[in-house]
Amino acid sequence: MDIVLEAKHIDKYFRKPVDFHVLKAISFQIKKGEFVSIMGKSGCGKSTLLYILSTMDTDYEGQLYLNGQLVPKQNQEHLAYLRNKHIGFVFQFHYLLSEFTVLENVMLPAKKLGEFTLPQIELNALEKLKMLNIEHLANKKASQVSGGEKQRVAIARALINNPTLILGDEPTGNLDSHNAQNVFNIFKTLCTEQGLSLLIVTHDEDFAKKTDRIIEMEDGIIRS
Ligand SMILES: Nc1ncnc2c1ncn2[C@@H]1O[C@H](COP(=O)(O)OP(=O)(O)OP(=O)(O)O)[C@@H](O)[C@H]1O
Repeated sequence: MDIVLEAKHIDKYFRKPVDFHVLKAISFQIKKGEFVSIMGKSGCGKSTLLYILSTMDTDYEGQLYLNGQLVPKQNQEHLAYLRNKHIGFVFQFHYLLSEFTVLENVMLPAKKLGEFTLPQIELNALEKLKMLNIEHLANKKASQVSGGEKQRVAIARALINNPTLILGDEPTGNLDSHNAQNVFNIFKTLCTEQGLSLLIVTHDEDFAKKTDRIIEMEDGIIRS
């Protein structure tokens, strides 16, 4: 059984304005090909946890393993490499560069990784756009495509380095029900057909119910 992500006894404190124990002994595993959602009331610590899992925040106690390897808490350069290589991110807001074309936006994380030539990256980006049925948008500026299309571009960008894990923070939060369903279907296909693992923070109960498993958080702990 391949474990893609493992959190072991993660504790996190905010020290200001007062000491606050925001995450308490968080432990869980995400297997290869699993589609998991995280739910919980506003303020229970979901975004704080996601920030740690994304390797952006290293100020925590406990251990994080990505594909069996301990994620170091120092060496920002190595962390940036790990993040870019193994994790794709999809947020509520797409964070596309509006003056860049769709294709250029999708290519960016691969350019940053620096492991392939530009023609290889372009071919790969076009494949991802095709997979998401937005190949026809490749040369449009990001500012010229619709909200639902922008989110699909953001997913293509998250997939460009062939990550093993997708982390999402309310990825359907800004979408109407049709586009939200569309994004869910894409995620589901990525799991079942490509063996990707997904961990998605959501307030959308309908979305969560359709995932393989729900991690419920309450006041910094995992309830189930
Ligand atoms: N930098 C910070 N310093 C101090 N407290 C913080 C900081 N960031 C978040 N908090 C507090 O930590 C708690 C958890 O915040 P977090 O953003 O993780 O919640 P959340 O579950 O993602 O909420 P939401 O669903 O509203 O996004 C909240 O009480 C918040 O006010």
